[in-house]
Amino acid sequence: MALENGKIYDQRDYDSGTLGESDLPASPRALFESWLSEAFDHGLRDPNAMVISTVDDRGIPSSRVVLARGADERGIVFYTNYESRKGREIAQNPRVSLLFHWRELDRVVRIEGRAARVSEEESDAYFDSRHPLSRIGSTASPQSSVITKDELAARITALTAGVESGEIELTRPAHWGGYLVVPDEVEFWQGRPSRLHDRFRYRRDAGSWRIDRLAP
Ligand SMILES: Cc1cc2nc3c(=O)[nH]c(=O)nc-3n(C[C@H](O)[C@H](O)[C@H](O)COP(=O)(O)O)c2cc1C
Ligand SMILES: Cc1ncc(COP(=O)(O)O)c(CN)c1O
Repeated sequence: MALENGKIYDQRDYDSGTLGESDLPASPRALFESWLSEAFDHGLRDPNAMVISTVDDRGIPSSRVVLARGADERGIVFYTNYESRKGREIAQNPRVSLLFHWRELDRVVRIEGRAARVSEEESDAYFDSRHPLSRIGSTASPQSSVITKDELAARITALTAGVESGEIELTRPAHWGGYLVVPDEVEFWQGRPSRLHDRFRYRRDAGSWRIDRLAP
C-alpha cells in the first residue's frame, strides 16, 4: 500500500523513450497522429480518451474525460451533450484545454485551443454510427442535470418503447453533437529518467508553428 499516514509513496522513473529535436515535424499533427497510433498499437485501453477542461463565466475550471472521435488537419473532434456543463461552459467561453496521458508510454500531449460545433451533417453521421443503446442513452439523458434513478429509468423506458413501436425514430437530438477543438498550442511530453523529461511546445506563429523546448 503506497498510502501511509496521508502520504503517497511511489517514485517510478520514466524510461520508455526519448523525444529530440530531430523527431519533430514542422506541424504537431503528424507527431500527434503517430503517438496516437502507437498508443493504439500498444493495446492501451481507451487510447483516444482525453481530459477536457473548460471554464465557466467566473473563471472556475472543470475537467472530465471524453473520447476523441476525430483527428485531422482541422484539429480534434469529440461528441457530447451541448446542454451539459461542458457544453454550457463552451458556449460562454470556447477556450478549452485537452490532455492525453498514455502512462504506459510515459507520454502526455496537452493541447490548448478553441472549441466550436462541427456541422450538423458531421454530427448526424457520427450519431448514426453509434451503438443503438448509446444513441438511446444520449437522447434520453439530460447530461449534467440533477436526476433521480427512477426518472432516468422512466425516460429510457419510454424512449425504448417508442423506438421499438416505430413511433420514434432514433435520429440525432438537437442537444447532442460534436465539437472541433482547433489547437493554438500543443505540447509533447516524453518522460525521462530523473524527472529530466523531454518537452516540446508548438505555438501558432504567423501561419506556421514555432517550436520551443521547455524545461522539465
Ligand atoms: C473513458 C471515458 C470516456 C467518456 N467519453 C465521453 C464522451 O465521449 N462524451 C461525453 O459526453 N462523455 C463522456 N464520458 C463521460 C464524461 O467523463 C462526463 O461524465 C460527462 O461528459 C459529463 O460531463 P460534464 O457534466 O462536465 O459536462 C466519458 C467518460 C469516460 C471515463
Ligand atoms: C456519457 C457518455 N457519452 C458519450 C460517450 C461516447 O460514446 P461513443 O463511444 O458512442 O462515442 C461516452 C463513452 N464512455 C459516455 O460515457
